[in-house]
Amino acid sequence: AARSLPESARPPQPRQLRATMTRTRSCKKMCYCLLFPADTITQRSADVTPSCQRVPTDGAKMRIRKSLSCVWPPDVRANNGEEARLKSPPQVARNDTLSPPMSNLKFGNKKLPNAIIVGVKKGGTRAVLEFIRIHPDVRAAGTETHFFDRNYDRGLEWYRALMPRTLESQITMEKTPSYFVTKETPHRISAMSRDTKLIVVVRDPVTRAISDYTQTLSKTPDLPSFQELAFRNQSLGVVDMSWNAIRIGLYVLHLENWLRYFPLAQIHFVSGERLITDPAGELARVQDFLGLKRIVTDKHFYFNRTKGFPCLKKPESSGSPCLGKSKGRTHAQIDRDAIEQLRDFYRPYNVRFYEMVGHDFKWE
Ligand SMILES: Nc1ncnc2c1ncn2[C@@H]1O[C@H](COP(=O)(O)OS(=O)(=O)O)[C@@H](OP(=O)(O)O)[C@H]1O
Repeated sequence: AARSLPESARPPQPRQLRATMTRTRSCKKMCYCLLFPADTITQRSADVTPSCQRVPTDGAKMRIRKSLSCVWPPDVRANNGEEARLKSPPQVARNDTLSPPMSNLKFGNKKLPNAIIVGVKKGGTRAVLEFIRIHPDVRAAGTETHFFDRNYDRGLEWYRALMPRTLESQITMEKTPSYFVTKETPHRISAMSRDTKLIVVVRDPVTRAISDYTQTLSKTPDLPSFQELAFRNQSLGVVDMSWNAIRIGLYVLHLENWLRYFPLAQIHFVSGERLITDPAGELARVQDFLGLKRIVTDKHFYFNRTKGFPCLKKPESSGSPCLGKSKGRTHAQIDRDAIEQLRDFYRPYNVRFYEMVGHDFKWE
């Protein structure tokens, strides 16, 4: 009976079904590849593999974006395509309906960042960047660019070239923690764009100083003791404010400099402590601040007991779900008196900082 029907009215035959499914799968693979090229995470190569290149024509953009909305599978949305981004790039199947050939496509443009994590060193800046970049509307430079402090003379085009390609709807981000304490940086960022959104991850300045010292010690084993560096005269309780590990923690002083160029509403403060105890809560506030839909939620995290930190739920194949060994080191042992003296030293600065930002971080 089927033979007597016109071809279009017949139920699909097994071979036709297989062909349709293969085409759909090929289309999906191609789209992941286009949206999440290899440079998103690794920065190892400046661009995607030849089989996944993209073209910056508006026509191509529109075509891909339209097709994405119909093929994006919920399971990949849930992990934001990390799997697709981190696996070796899928092969693009031959598809005669696409013109120009997909092998010539370069997709999206490199934009100057809309949002920058400007500090603070050892506050938890890497965690915030890695957590927010799983959002599908965020793409980020993986390494610290140090443009506004060390590389400013290279010019904005040099800086732009370091950024990942983004769609019109996506936010470009970078993080360089030393910006927060560099005098020239606020002015330079506002010269790039006064609309730049700024994120500062702050942490108890005493713990931050010890973390900073621990990191330096890991690279310089013959470093003087923490106390020797932190105090001009420990018995008199005179702190050496010129030591960087101490100076960085004077948040209120650095913030005053930023407020000469940016309104407070354009600066979002993440609590480094809560980032560990409630990463989803902190990320919800970051997403709100960036005007993003709350897509990164508690479903994306698990608490890794061995590491003692929240880590991302990611497929095994996509690399370590936790940040590297340089995050979460065991801190150098510092005697309690020194810690108490530093708490007394920082207290008035912390109080002024709480007042300025309108939030008590409870570093007591
Ligand atoms: N999820 C998760 N995993 C690992 N580490 C986490 C996490 N969340 C916050 N932190 C804290 O981040 C601290 C390192 O901060 P930064 O990334 O800003 O360091 S750096 O300035 O880029 O070197 C790091 O400091 P240390 O513990 O002193 O190593 C951590 O306390």
